[in-house]
Amino acid sequence: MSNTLPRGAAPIRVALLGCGTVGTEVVRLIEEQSKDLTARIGAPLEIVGIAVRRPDKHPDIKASLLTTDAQSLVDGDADIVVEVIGGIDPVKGLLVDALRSGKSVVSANKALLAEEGGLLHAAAAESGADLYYEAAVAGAIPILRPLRESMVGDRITRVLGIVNGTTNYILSRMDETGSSFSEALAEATDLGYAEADPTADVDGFDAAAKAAILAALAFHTPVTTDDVYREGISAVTSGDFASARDMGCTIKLLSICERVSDPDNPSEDAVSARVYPAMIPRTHPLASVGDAFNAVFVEAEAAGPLMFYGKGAGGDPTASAVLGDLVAVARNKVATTTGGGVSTYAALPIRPMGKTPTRYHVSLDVSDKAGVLAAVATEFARNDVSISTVRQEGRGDEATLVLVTHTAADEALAATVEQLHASEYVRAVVSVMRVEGKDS
Ligand SMILES: NC(=O)c1ccc[n+]([C@@H]2O[C@H](COP(=O)([O-])OP(=O)(O)OC[C@H]3O[C@@H](n4cnc5c(N)ncnc54)[C@H](O)[C@@H]3O)[C@@H](O)[C@H]2O)c1
Ligand SMILES: N[C@@H](CCO)C(=O)O
Ligand code: NA
Repeated sequence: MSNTLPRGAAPIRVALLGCGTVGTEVVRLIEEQSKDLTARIGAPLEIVGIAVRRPDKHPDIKASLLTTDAQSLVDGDADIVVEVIGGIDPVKGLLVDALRSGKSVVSANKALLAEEGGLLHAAAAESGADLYYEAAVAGAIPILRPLRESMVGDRITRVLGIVNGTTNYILSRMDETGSSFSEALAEATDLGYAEADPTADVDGFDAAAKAAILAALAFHTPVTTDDVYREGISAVTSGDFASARDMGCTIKLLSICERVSDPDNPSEDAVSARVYPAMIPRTHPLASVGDAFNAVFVEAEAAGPLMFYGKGAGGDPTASAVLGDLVAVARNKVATTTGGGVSTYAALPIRPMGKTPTRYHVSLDVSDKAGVLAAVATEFARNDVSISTVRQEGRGDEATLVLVTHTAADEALAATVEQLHASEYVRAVVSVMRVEGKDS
């Protein structure tokens, strides 16, 4: 095999928008691996400009490359725009302009892709540009291109992910040490996992944006963040973990994307996309994903189950995914082709959370007297929810009832819990948590 470098190949001109945690590492990798990247692409990469907010904060970068005017780079003569600023505005306008002018785009921006992926893909298709964003979901883990390319011949039925490192760290610590949510959050903040305002992570917004991107690619359907049902982890207690342990489970914040039946037309498919903390059996491959790691479990009809695991955040790991996309797009430029867009031809309806089948684990403090079990069971039956297991632990006049249901529509389970709150037999609803996994 020849290892001759291309002679005289025109450089691929790269404009970088943003140079923070991820951007700094992108610049470093492009510089340090320049020779190898040239050989892999068939042409050298040349950074022609870097848009930053404060040029004085980047003393290591050649001053002539720095600008505070990102629009000037988008309007200039770059071949590829790499965006690592984040957020919706002004990035949305910048990337639409870049794509419409035929520049290919590589982005790490999950918030933007989850909200405006349709607009950006349409702009890319119009001008024949590439749009790749592997870093936007699960950082370094290759998951978007596997869904978009490697698995595009298969029929994906389910994508189940731990795609937020901060919350996985918090839940893992609560499980391992018995600490409370706020103690574990403080630890995550000290270690630099959680940001000063941890809302996007803790309340599940970040995981919901990633779920929207995963569902859109897996099911060839437009899915935006608003289509994703979302609950965060701030209400998870050490009592919930104790209940989970008793069931042989742990608790993870799951991003669940499923091909389900359409409640209005059961012979047709629909998409369910949802994010919430759930009990998951310790035997499940996702249960052992600890620390701030991410993992995505994919089920497809022909392939069967597949597991993707690795670092979902951090400058280096995220830059690795950005570079992977950059090389792919640059190769396409050299070959004067594109990698192909994404199809949303299936346009499946989104199944609302209330109609989505789930299972609940419910733990209740009750008075230990005759008739309690029957009264509680009646509340479940009233909503047509079938009970799978029930366990009672007596404590003098008081007792704890632990019930696990069979699968039922989420709205029926939620209504049951509401009625239990109001029941004269129930002293307190101690813990309510969805249980992931097939009905037993
Ligand atoms: N940090 C991670 O671990 C990680 C992981 C996966 C994805 N991402 C995504 O990567 C992107 C970048 O994240 P980050 O952690 O590097 O953020 P960051 O805040 O460290 O960097 C963003 C940079 O963009 C600059 N910026 C803001 N507005 C600008 C503008 N108008 N023009 C020029 N520069 C501007 C900021 O000054 C900052 O330096 C985000 O979309 C984020 O969601 C980050
Ligand atoms: N805040 C995100 C960063 C990666 O997208 C996380 O904790 O996973
Ligand atoms: Na990724």
